[in-house]
Amino acid sequence: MNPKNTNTMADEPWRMPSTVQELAANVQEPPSRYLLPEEERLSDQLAGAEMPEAVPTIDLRRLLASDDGAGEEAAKLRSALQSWGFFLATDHGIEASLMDALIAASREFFRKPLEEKQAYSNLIEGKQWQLEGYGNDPVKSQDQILDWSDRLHLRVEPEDERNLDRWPGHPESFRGLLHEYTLSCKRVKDGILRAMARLLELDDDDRILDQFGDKGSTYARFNYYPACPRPDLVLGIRPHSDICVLTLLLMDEHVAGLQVLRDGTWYGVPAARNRALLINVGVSLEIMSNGIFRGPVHRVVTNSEKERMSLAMFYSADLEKEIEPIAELLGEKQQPARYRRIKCRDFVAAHYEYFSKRERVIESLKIQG
Ligand SMILES: O=C(O)CCC(=O)C(=O)O
Ligand SMILES: [Fe+2]
Repeated sequence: MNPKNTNTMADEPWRMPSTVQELAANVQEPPSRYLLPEEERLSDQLAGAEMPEAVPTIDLRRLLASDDGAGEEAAKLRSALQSWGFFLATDHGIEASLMDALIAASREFFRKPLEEKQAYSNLIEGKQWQLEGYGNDPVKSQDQILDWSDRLHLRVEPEDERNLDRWPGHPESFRGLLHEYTLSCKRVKDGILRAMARLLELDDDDRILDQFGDKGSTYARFNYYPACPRPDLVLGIRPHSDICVLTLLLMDEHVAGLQVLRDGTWYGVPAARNRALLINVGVSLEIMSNGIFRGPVHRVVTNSEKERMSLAMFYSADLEKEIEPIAELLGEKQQPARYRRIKCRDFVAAHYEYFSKRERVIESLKIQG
């Protein structure tokens, strides 16, 4: 049945599932709302295949240097983007101690009692869903299959538009660490997007960065996946592509779970040691690059023994800006536009509609022919 298209929840408790962390502490089996359809459950499929090669690894210091090494690293970057759409960035210049401290502080937040975390809830007055805060995805229909994860989702840039009332005040170190991490990640993101502009042979290294407009947004999302008694029946996050331009993902150092789809096969991405960052193309960049770079489809599986945490930094264009293929990449001699133009705000809204139906918004923007 199609629910009313309003977000009033008082008479519709199915819109407000409890946190997965609470469930995990209280149930022997995941409730039916979390169970995947039979055809997606086959355990061998959920297990994920071993990648046929190591995750492509790019030394960022070399990539951004102005000597011969940079050319070699750029060739590796091109091949990584064409084959997988993601790579591991090492030597990125962010202190491992900062990453460790931020992950430890966010773990401490997730361990706090529920009432304390609910003070940062993503439901306004316990009712209306918003992107920022602690909680889950919006539940848009009663038969929507839910994911086995909770999250804390915060807008970190532009700095003057932070909603600090959603930022945990405890542990006390949290806000300062997230601020520091945001500044460090910005440098990494800028460097990578400039290297990508060079790969596309754009006139100006800043051409991709220019596409963000005046008020590009950065969201930090702390994903928390409690151990699940039946990892063969649920997903931590369902298949999706990130909606943003670029994602910098700090994975759990010890617990794997991320899988990437390529040519119809799901491949498991091993946990990354040494605080390497997994860099992933988002579908906004797929549009901007006119399909030269592709946003990979990925998902997260759970396991029965260990909780898992990850921290994603999503870099998105200004909501008022239109996303479209960069003009320089189009032309009669080159390629016709493969994607329709869309306002970023509409793109994000459409993403959540499609995501709840387990579909990809980018498909609706492709120009046929
Ligand atoms: O937890 C992970 O490894 C991936 C998370 C993810 O795909 C996301 O937050 O969009
Ligand atoms: Fe993702």
